[in-house]
Amino acid sequence: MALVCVEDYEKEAFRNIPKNTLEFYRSGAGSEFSLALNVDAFKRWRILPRFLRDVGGVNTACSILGCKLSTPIGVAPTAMQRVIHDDGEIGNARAAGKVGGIFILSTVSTTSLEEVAKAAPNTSKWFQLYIYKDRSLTESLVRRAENAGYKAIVMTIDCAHFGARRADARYKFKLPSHLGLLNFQGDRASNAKSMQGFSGIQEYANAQYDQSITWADVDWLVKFTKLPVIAKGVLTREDAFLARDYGCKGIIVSNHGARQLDSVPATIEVLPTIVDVVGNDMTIMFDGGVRQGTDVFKALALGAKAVFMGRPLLWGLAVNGQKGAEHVLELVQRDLELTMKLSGCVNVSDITKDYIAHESQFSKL
Ligand SMILES: Cc1cc2nc3c(=O)[nH]c(=O)nc-3n(C[C@H](O)[C@H](O)[C@H](O)COP(=O)(O)O)c2cc1C
Ligand SMILES: CCCCCCC(=O)C(=O)O
Repeated sequence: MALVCVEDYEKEAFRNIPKNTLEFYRSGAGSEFSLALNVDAFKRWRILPRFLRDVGGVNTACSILGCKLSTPIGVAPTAMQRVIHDDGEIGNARAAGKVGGIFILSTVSTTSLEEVAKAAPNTSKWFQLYIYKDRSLTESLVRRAENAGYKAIVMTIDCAHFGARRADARYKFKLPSHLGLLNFQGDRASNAKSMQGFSGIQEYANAQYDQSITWADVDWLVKFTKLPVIAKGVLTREDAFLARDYGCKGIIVSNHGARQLDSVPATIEVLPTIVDVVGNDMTIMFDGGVRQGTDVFKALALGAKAVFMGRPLLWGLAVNGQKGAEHVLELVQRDLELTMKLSGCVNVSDITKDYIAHESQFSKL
């Protein structure tokens, strides 16, 4: 049977990936309330189409923080992609390049940032940064990303401490011994590069990530790097203001794929209020629960300038390596283009809040 949407890829991947690995990649925090909500909340927003417009030349080209792109759809950073398929981070980076979207490489990648840069030179690449207790290690990651041609540093602000993931507690997923966290090389980084000394993901993160980080560290990073800094994990207006005031050029409204604190809102629920207060001051981007072109359209209509997907690319990799990842991105891209045609929007800048209504509006009629 042909795979025609992300849901098909998800079902196929769930059949292919061994249970304990699948549980690490699939799961969210706690009872997984917010995990389901991220997807479900999109259904509460309705698209208001306009007709009799010339939609023959739909075009999704856009420019985000200096990157010229063919699509606002990009790949969110996810850890250890070669566990899913040997094509791993290189496969996903090339897939993003194929559709002309951004690829964000995780700090905890199973391919080094230099190798990814070399293998996908035509992809617009950003580097996601976790702040390690070893600050010189953190500094060297930033300098290496600059030197390798990454165009922004995405500082994840929601992961100083790891969420309570029941799947991790049950299955104690560990990186297989034939793979490594390849951004960490040399003796000084020996603790960070392998999970072998740790009982699982949680223990690794607690031992390595700096749990004392504050906005002062954003201030440090903004001054330390010549690249634009993006804060990933903003869920409130207050933190959006702080990100702006501390010099971030953009934010990603994200709840880390609902893997940190269960019971947080779906990201699409908080997007409008954040855009409302800082949308004119910085570039607002979005991730969480995006599974189809209509979801991308809704996030753009609510003010996001770029929209990232995490798990769908892992399911694409699991099913057919780089080709699967490419197909997942193409399916969502084609669905976005179709949604634009059917709703009367020719360019992404045409997609505004005039094209969207929350279901609560209809109950008032
Ligand atoms: C398996 C997995 C690993 C992740 N690893 C990282 C990571 O290394 N760094 C990070 O900032 N976010 C990480 N995230 C969060 C994603 O960047 C993104 O916020 C989330 O996956 C978006 O939700 P979606 O999976 O519903 O698209 C991870 C998410 C998953 C599912
Ligand atoms: C190598 C251990 C840490 C992986 C962290 C990845 C991550 O952010 C996640 O949500 O999982």
